[in-house]
Amino acid sequence: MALQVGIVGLPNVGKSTLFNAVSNSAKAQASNYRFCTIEPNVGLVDVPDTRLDKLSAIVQPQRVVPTAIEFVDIAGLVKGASKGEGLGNKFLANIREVDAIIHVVRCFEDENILRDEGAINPVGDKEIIDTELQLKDLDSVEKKIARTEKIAKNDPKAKRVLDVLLQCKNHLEQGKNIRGLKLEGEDKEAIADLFLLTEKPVLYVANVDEAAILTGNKYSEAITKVATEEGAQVIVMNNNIEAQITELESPEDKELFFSEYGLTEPGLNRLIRSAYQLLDLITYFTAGVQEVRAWTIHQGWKAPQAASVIHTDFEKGFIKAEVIGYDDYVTLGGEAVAKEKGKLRIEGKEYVVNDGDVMHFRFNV
Ligand SMILES: Nc1ncnc2c1ncn2[C@@H]1O[C@H](COP(=O)(O)OP(=O)(O)OP(=O)(O)O)[C@@H](O)[C@H]1O
Ligand SMILES: [Mg+2]
Repeated sequence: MALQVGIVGLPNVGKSTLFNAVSNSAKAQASNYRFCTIEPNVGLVDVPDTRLDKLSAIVQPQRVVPTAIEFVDIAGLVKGASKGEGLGNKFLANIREVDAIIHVVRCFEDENILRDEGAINPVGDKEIIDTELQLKDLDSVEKKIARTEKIAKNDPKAKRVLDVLLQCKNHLEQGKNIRGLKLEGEDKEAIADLFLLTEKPVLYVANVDEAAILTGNKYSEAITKVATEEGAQVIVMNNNIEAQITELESPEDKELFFSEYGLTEPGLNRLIRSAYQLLDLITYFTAGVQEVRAWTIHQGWKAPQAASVIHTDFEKGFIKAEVIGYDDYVTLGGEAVAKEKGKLRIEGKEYVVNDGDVMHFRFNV
């Protein structure tokens, strides 16, 4: 299953517009009234990767298949959502299911577009959302504390879990997000079953108006300052224009359109690549005359696990992998020369796949 990124934010900040911009299949309703979105829209999004073009130019395959991640357009959150306000709990449940969060903040001024919270204030908006997610997490953490306290008296393992939970509670009560704790190993395990909302990795989209596409504006600067302090990335873009670019059919028209705004590529490409990094994902390739294809795996996966995304049989019957590094493949102009120059390696079960590896799996079933 593809990894999921959820788009969250206050009502009317441009979430559905962003979803329409990234999604080449499904179309979400985007309009100027709050709670326009109720059911989440889900769309599969190709991950742009210029390496695929380079490999295809060498191999000349019948088809080229990029890798994809899933975007989910979630309804607008409002103050009090954690207590069921607005469309409340349902949305929080939608967020619980995603692997990472794209948080859209409004950085465009347009008095025609309704706004509940008065003057444009992306930092304040971020705080509203953060608070709701933190309250919900606090709820989950406190429930687990209640369940754990008793057992922790005679069970050192449960005691350790309890300690982590208390640390989380304390952190949340200070208005901080769990991701800031950077829990690892057993500590991370201790809360894994809670799928805490503020633990999920996040990146911000500063949705600016036309004039600020290249330069940003005072709003995007303000949110960038706050996000950077938290170690999060901010992508400055105009969701409306991105959605218009997506509407265009031909690549030439697209290029003409975004270059008119002084952009060298759609903001979406930056966004999708960042989301991919946020999820700690890497790509490996398979390259044959029938198909050149990109595959998504997690950083650190070994060869058999990497093979499993193609087919589970590949993992079960894994014998070995033939691997050519991307740079070798491209500089030497393909498999044949790479082999001749000794750049094709035979790797076993313990091989940790590198980003860009061109792989061929040997297996039996
Ligand atoms: N950068 C922008 N500049 C000007 N208008 C914009 C921009 N981005 C989005 N809009 C407009 O803002 C309105 C709200 O957008 P959208 O429906 O995407 O919001 P939403 O966050 O999905 O709202 P909801 O929470 O109600 O689902 C739309 O009319 C859209 O065209
Ligand atoms: Mg919407």
